[in-house]
Order: sequence, then structure tokens, then C-alpha cells
Amino acid sequence: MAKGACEMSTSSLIEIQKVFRTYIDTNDNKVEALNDVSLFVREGEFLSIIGPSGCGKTTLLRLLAGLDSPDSGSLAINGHEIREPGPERGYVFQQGSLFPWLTVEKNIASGLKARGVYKEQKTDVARYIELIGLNGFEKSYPHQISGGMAQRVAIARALINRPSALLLDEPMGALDSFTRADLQDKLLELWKRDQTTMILVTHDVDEAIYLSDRIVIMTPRPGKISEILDVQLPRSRDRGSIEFLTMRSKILEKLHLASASPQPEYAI
Ligand SMILES: Nc1ncnc2c1ncn2[C@@H]1O[C@H](COP(=O)(O)OP(=O)(O)OP(=O)(O)O)[C@@H](O)[C@H]1O
Repeated sequence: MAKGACEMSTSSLIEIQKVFRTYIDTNDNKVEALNDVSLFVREGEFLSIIGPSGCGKTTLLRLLAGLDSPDSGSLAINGHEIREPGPERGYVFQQGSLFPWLTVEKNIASGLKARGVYKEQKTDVARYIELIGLNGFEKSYPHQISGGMAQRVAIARALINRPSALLLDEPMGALDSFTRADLQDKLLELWKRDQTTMILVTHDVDEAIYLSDRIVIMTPRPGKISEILDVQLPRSRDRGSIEFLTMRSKILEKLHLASASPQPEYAI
């Protein structure tokens, strides 16, 4: 087991214990997407998961979202086993998760409607539009806004339900570097404001260092946690500082060792 993977703590929000998940691929071969994965996520922490393609990052996030079940082992949030999606966990995908037929404000309101609390909480919609800086775009449709704006809407739609944890599967993966940096700052602002526990899957080493309290490094075949790093740099972080660059090289070296792929997979 990876060092620090399973430090029991009274402040753990999420407890993942000895999780295994195997798929059968199209050639009838077994794919061990997750093999004996254990991880405790602290309440209010910002945790990133990074690792080569196929190491099980999305599989783990889908299990946490309750969209899939483990073959064995357990996942719990607030002491309750995760069996299905629930309002205490928000989920944001890489792109295209907005309803194209709904305006920005109706997309955000759909989070409340899904929980049946729209009537009581509809004033929150304007507040979240303000928080994500999209005033003036309330009546726009997803095809009329940029990719970065669309991801802000997806994040607001998840956060309006006040989840304990927000699960983010490469939400900035399709954005250009300026929009990405902008959204990273917005995400940090929302995290500091609400103290929502964030679990981010990313391929971007700088993004992981810039945002996270801890970085989980996974390795493939079988999908395992190989290491968990504490990011002890003070916030707000300077991407050009020696400490930042040293941490970046350390992670890139670990990822290089972890990756069997001859192609570079990581952005910096
Ligand atoms: N539904 C499925 N059926 C068969 N194999 C699957 C299925 N879902 C995932 N896998 C396999 O399980 C392994 C882990 O997949 P997963 O998508 O979790 O990895 P990942 O680390 O998120 O990869 P990437 O960074 O490329 O998104 C991969 O080998 C993948 O091909």
C-alpha cells in the first residue's frame, strides 16, 4: 500500500478501502482498472489524482460518484457507503456536460430542480451566476458561450447543491492555457469560500501542484496508488518559484517511471 494511503483520521470525509475493479475488454481479457486501492480524503482538502492513461483515475472517480460499483472493497462518504449518485457529491466532466437546450441560468437551476428544492432556493441561481462571473450571460445557451464559461456553469450547477465533495474529471483538459489558469483561480476561490472537498483528476502536473493539498500518483496495469505527496507550498502559489519547479520535476520523474508509454502524456 502506498505510504499515507490509509491514514485513518477522525476528519476523513471519504474512506476508500481495499477497492478492486476489473473489466473485461473486447478481446475477453481481464483489465485490472483498480487493484487494492485505499485512500482517505480529509474534509475540506483539495486532492488531485494524476497518473498515466489507463491507471484507473476515472474508474475511481466514477465509483466515488456512485455511477459504478467495486468488485470488492468499500467506498464511504460521511460514514455512509456509496451505492449510487447522491446530492452530497457533485460531478463535473471534461466538457459537454451542460444541457444544450437550456440557458445558463436554467442549467444551473437544473441542479436544484433535480433535488426538488428549486422553489425554496431559486434565489441561489443568481448568486451562483455572480460567483462564477457570468452576469449578463443568464439567457445564453451553451453554444453561445466559450468552453471556459461552460465549465464555470457546470461547476456552479454542481456547487449550488452544496455538496460535501466535488468530483472533477479533467474539467480544464480541453481549455487553452489562459482560460485554464483563469478557471483554476476561480476554482480555488470557490474552494476557499465554501471549503468543499475537491477531488480532481488531471494530466496537468502544474495544475495539480497549483491547486492541491495532496497529490495522489497512480500507476497502471494494475491500477494502483503508488505515492501520495503533500504539497507544502504556501498559497497563493507562484508557478515560477524554485520550490514549485522542484516539485514539478520530482513529480514528472515519478510519472515517467510510472508510465509504460513511449509518448509524453503530461502537460506542464
Ligand atoms: N467499461 C469498460 N470496459 C472495459 N475496460 C474499461 C472500461 N472502463 C475502463 N476500462 C479500462 O480500465 C482501465 C482504467 O481506465 P480509466 O478510464 O479508469 O483510466 P484513466 O486513468 O482514467 O485513463 P485516462 O487518463 O486515459 O482517462 C483502462 O485500461 C481502460 O481501458
